[in-house]
Amino acid sequence: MNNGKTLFPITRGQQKPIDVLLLQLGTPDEPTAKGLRPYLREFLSDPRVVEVSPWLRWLLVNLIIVPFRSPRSAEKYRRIWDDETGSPLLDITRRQTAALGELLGEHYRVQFGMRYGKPSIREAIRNIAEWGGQRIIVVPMYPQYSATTTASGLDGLFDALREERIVPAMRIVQDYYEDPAYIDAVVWRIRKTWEEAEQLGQRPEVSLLSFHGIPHSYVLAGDPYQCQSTKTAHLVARRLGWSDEQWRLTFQSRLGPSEWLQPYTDKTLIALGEQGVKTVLVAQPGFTADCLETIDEIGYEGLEEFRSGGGETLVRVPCVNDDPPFIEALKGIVEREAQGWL
Ligand SMILES: C=CC1=C(C)c2cc3[nH]c(cc4nc(cc5[nH]c(cc1n2)c(C)c5CCC(=O)O)C(CCC(=O)O)=C4C)c(C)c3C=C
Ligand SMILES: [Fe+2]
Ligand SMILES: [Fe+2]
Repeated sequence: MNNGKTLFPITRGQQKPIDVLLLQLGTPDEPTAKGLRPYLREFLSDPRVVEVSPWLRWLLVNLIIVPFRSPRSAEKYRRIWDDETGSPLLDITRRQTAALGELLGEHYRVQFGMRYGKPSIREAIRNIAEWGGQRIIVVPMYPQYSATTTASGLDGLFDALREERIVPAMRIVQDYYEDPAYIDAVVWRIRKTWEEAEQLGQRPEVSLLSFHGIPHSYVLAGDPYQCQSTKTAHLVARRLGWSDEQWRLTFQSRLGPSEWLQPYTDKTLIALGEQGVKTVLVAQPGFTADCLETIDEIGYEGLEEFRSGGGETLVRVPCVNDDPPFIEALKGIVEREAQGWL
């Protein structure tokens, strides 16, 4: 518990700007096994992420995943790491935060906190408390709700708030998978990438809308993520005028031996190559920022998989990142939550 050294100026009528807190997943400090170990340990020790008994999770994480996955993941992170800006997820989250702050203006103060790694949600909450913030709008950077991401981020937030004497008023955005402005932002980026590809003489024959997977059992237990991803995908495809034959909904990033949401992105890419498709487009509307799972898993590994089946060109659509339409969408979401507060 904070010892009360921080004084909170509770002066009604003279309130501080509203704090907007973006919750993002987080990324390792450095692309080395040493950087990956604490990150993976924190991530995969989260009971929302690996839903098994605590002792089995401890064994899996400490005896299998951390020792064997850390060096392999580090190698992948090295491929996407920028010498100056580091991890793309961190760099893009910083840019989104700055752009949203600028667009929202003087009545708001925007920052972000990472569920795993740095800067943590706890640092953000401490910062708000020291500043005397009294009202927070929490925006998980996950358009589709999943217990593995949204609820886990909120666990991190509530844990951080336990340390504070004064818990500010709070409004929490739960999801925005069918928000028209978010769909607009995804469609805008796909159209732009499609046009750029056509200028290079590449015409996608099939498009994939690929979402991060979760274990199938989590959906059976009530996680709405699959339903929400399906709805997002259909809204995007309809806006782009794609017929059923022109696109597929797939799920990527499977980890471990259990069944995850299907169809799998990697298997679909191989199969499309085998069916004679030469150019495929892949967009990932479940990710709001480019990261390992987009730049490397699709742009690099996905291309190899597609080629192994006989395909040639994979057009990867960047995530919405700090595209103006996405920052506008976030502004709309925040202002809706702020009703009555300003
Ligand atoms: C059981 C394991 C995992 C579940 C469930 C899971 C769900 C999930 N994850 C994201 C978004 C991201 N995941 C990222 C990386 C990543 N994910 C897992 C495992 C699970 N994710 C691991 C072990 C890792 C680390 C990298 C690796 O070793 O493969 C990232 C990228 C982070 C980065 O630094 O770039 C994102 C973003 C979602 C949206 C989701 C469920 C809906
Ligand atoms: Fe993940
Ligand atoms: Fe991955």
